[in-house]
Amino acid sequence: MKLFSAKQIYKADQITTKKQGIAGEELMERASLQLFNWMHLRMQGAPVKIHLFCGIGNNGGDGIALARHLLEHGYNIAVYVVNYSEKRSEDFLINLARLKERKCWPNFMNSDDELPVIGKDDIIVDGIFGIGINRTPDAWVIKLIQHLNNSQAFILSIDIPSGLFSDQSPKDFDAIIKSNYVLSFQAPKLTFFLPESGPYVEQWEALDIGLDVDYLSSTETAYELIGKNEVLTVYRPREKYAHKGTYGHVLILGGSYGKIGAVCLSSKAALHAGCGLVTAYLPAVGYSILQTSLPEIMVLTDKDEKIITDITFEIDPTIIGVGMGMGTDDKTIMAFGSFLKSNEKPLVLDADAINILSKHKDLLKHLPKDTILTPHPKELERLIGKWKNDFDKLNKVKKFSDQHQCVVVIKGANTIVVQNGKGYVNTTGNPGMATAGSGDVLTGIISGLRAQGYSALNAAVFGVYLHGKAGDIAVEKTGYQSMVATDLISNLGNAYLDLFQIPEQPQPSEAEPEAQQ
Ligand SMILES: NC(=O)C1=CN([C@@H]2O[C@H](COP(=O)(O)OP(=O)(O)OC[C@H]3O[C@@H](n4cnc5c(N)ncnc54)[C@H](O)[C@@H]3O)[C@@H](O)[C@H]2O)[C@@H](O)CC1
Ligand SMILES: [K+]
Repeated sequence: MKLFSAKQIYKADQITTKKQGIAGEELMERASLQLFNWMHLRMQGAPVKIHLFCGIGNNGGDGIALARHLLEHGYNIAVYVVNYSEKRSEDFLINLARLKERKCWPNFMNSDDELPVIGKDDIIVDGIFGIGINRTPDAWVIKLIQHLNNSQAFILSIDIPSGLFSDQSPKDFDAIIKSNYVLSFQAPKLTFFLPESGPYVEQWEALDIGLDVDYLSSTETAYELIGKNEVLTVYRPREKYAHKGTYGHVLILGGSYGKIGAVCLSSKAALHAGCGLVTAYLPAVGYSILQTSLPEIMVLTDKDEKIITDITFEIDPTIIGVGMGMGTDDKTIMAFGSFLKSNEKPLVLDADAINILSKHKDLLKHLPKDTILTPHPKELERLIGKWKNDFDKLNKVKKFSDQHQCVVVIKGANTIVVQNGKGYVNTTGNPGMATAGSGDVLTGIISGLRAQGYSALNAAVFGVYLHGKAGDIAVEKTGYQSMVATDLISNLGNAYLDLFQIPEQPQPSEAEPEAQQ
């Protein structure tokens, strides 16, 4: 699913009204009917108090139009106009007049000495700011936002939590509505999925308001949300006459005394991801451990007992995954450096391979094109330096990936894969996956996919998806706390099977008859 910028949404708005020959307020009517349908389907006329806080722009206009639908269906509402500016939008004014015609007069709020009482079982509709916010709100509006956040009432945000910017980081985190549910028009916003702003969106749903399909489908976006539909288009089916050579040979290179497990996890994950052969290359101490625990995997050892000191081998792997548990001993650094200088195979680099590159940036020029790097936040910081905020981080990663022609996997709650100036935001995974070895499994999966002929970008995007999906399936049995990295490997098969399970049926709210009038 494309993640449009605010500018693109405004453009879509414009094109839609023009092509469909409708006024802006008709689009607002569509949007507010969608909001109403959603609420009405769930509330079924329940007499819960609904407080609607509406700004003076189009987000507020949506709120005022929604208030009218709720009023007409007998809901118990209170409407507040958060009067933070004189510049009221035309469509807001049209809807305000319609509400007044129905004898509903909103409370106009101009300061924080009139904060309304809100019960914890009430519902708040947040229509204060939408994607048009362009500066930090005034102090009294921030106080109101804090008041709403502290009310314990359920907060439903229209389009975006008020105070969040769709394409940049907020400056004042006290000025953001902490939303329980966001009903976002047409598509969610990138900011919903980033570590700093994501916590303000507990759940979200996109409401189709019928924006021009041609524009939406032909417009390139800088970010894309990756779910099952997106990965199904890259999935490569198994061929009947295939043999193990068809699916490539992964070499997993890493490990040190006490960290042989990392290589075991990556190697096993590569195999379960479907590659034909896996060889592990590790210090001599790991030989028996690997041969005993993973009989399907071949083993090559360094002459050193405890660390990697020399990377030379006679085999011809399709792709090499390097760095897990490898350590950063001087001898290992030397070995990795000379390996990079002579290597021509595609690479997936993780952990200490990334740490070494961070300290020896001169080695970056030896990375083959399309190398995949899978840093966690600390490793990323060592590699690209500190960032000011999430958007700054994304821009820095894009620059790094362009400069070194590589794919960067920014690991996090919503892992983002970056290549060629575009970001792919993953939707699978859960907090149970923040556990030892989870990253080693991911590197193994991506290596296993790359060996099977997936492009670097597709291997990274699909690998991240499968890894998260395996976690989502595993957590059903283990719970968050007890999930361990091997549970991810055990559920990789289930993650593959899940790709072909029948998709969920559309929500009945789309066909809700009463509100279509
Ligand atoms: N195609 C779409 O996506 C549609 C968008 N609609 C709604 O329109 C919203 C965008 O509306 P607007 O562009 O009117 O903007 P907003 O309603 O988000 O903001 C209101 C206006 O206040 C001003 N402002 C911004 N920051 C401020 C601040 N900190 N203090 C005081 N004033 C400030 C700006 O002039 C801004 O236009 C969307 O979020 C959505 O809810 C809907 O009406 C339906 C159609
Ligand atoms: K809002």
